[in-house]
Amino acid sequence: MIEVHDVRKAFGAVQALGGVSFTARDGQITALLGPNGAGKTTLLRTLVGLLKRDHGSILVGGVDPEQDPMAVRRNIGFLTDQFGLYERLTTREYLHYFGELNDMQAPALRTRIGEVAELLGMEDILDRRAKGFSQGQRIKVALARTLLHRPRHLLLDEPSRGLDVMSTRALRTALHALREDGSCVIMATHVMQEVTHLCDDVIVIANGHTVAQGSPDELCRRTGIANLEDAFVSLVGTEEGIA
Ligand SMILES: Nc1ncnc2c1ncn2[C@@H]1O[C@H](COP(=O)(O)OP(=O)(O)OP(=O)(O)O)[C@@H](O)[C@H]1O
Repeated sequence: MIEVHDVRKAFGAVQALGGVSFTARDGQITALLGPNGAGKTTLLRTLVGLLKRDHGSILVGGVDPEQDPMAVRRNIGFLTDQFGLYERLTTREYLHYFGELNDMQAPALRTRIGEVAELLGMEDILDRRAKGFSQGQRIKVALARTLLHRPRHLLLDEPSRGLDVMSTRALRTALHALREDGSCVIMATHVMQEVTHLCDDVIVIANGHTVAQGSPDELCRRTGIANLEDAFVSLVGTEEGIA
């Protein structure tokens, strides 16, 4: 579970987060919805402990990332918009390297690499070097790295961007499996269809503030609007950032 209370973060004069509060539960996929510049990436980076908050509290599985960053990192997988692949390594070598960094032992690591490759439908690129990989192939490798150490908490920053239909379906299947396993998944996205089909809960943020939290149905009911995209526009008061 991830519990966030009144988190604020400024970059100089820019108040990126002005008061964000929510709870993301285990066994659920929680969407993080907000217009461009709303503070989604800043929030995710703060949850992992890559950014220091100015105010408020954060607990990831009961642990404050600022108090015990290593404990939180062992328990969290973060897919950022910077994939950080090593062009000269094959996917298998790359995953092996990150598995070892996470203290995974060789036999278990080999098996796990096979599992994530199957889960994400990426067996064809396991023994290719990353140089020349397409956007979709890059995101799959980054996602495989994120899932490798079976983190209890997963933070995904727009995971489906650049993925083709088959890869999007593979991602959806992977996320369903993680939910079944009891993982706590937070996914920032602009794709309303993805939210409707995949997410149990939605956090809406605008201008660095939480403006609503609830299931897609609850948000529609609360706004009196049948369609989630229109309900979102009504909640944030702008049409910016919708795909
Ligand atoms: N390192 C930084 N220095 C200065 N301002 C920053 C920095 N990082 C983020 N910001 C600002 O904080 C605000 C929130 O940005 P953030 O990237 O968190 O938004 P977002 O919701 O992820 O947007 P998008 O949907 O466009 O990716 C923006 O005004 C952004 O310009």
